Amino acid sequence: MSHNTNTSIKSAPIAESGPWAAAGEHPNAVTNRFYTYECVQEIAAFIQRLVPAKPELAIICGSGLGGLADLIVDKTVIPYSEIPHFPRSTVVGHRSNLVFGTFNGLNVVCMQGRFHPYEGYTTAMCAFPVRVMHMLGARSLVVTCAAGGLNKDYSVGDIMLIKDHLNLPSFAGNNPLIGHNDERFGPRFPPVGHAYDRQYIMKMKEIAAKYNLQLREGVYCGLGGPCYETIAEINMLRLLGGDAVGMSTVHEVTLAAHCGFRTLGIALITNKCLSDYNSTYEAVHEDVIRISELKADELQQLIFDFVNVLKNNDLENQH
Ligand SMILES: O=P(O)(O)O[C@@H]1C[C@H](O)[C@@H](CO)O1
Ligand code: HPA
Repeated sequence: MSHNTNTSIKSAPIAESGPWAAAGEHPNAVTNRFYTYECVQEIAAFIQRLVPAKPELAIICGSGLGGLADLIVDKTVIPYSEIPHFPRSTVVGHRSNLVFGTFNGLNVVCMQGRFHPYEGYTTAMCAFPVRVMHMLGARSLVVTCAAGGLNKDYSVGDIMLIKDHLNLPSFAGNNPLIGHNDERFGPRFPPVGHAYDRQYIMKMKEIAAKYNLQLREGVYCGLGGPCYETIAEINMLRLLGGDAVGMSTVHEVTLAAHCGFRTLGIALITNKCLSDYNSTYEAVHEDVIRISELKADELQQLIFDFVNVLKNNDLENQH
């Protein structure tokens, strides 16, 4: 048997066909081959034709928290359906708009509705708009979400600043960065230990103190959903150090850290996590939306005030 020793190993993205394809390719690798740097550029150029002003802050609205976008002034609302290559939000409590304008005097871009893996999107696809918003010019990100309270000291309606996360899908080999890495987005092996900006957390606490509001600070566990957690899973997440659990955020913040955003993560505790086999209580999405809408004004006020910190550049440079 003869071997061809003259073949060169190419570093290009994975082959379209051949043994790799036959063996099955990770869906995120396929997604990332589609959402190339050039594709993100195409989307950004499309948006810039409609909205020339550069956003400085990107905001992602969690379940029932999309009302924040309604407070943006001098708005341009672009439905996701009109943006090339954009997915759609299919979940109750998530609209499907990219909203531009000013919020407390700062140019912002706001995702009024996000994408979740349980809707059938890969984690890479759910998170890629983060790269679009970065390419448009935003360097700060505020990501909000609804979450179940794992920490037994937490109450429904508490606001938790996310200090760190457990990216459970990533443990199972489902990280949004799987596949070819384009260094123009960020490095192959990005550090994520400081994905949630400490200074942003401290500033947000100062802001909350002015309203006599005590914010929680904890670890968010991101799961794939759509099922809420079993009691055994909740017990496991507590043992792992989780304070809140949800079905989003971690893949977005992973891409945000990859491309160099400074991120503030805010989880609204919309329900307690079931931990008693004799209890009849179950988390339901209607309650999640109801509590989010109830607490939306408080959250919006905090983010509104946080914008002053960015406007006044009232921060030391961390990076
Ligand atoms: O988009 P977020 O993370 O705020 O939404 C949470 C997680 C699920 O999508 C849904 C469950 O009720 O709310
Ligand atoms: N579990 C997962 N996701 C959630 C929850 C929860 O209890 N509440 C809101 N989103």
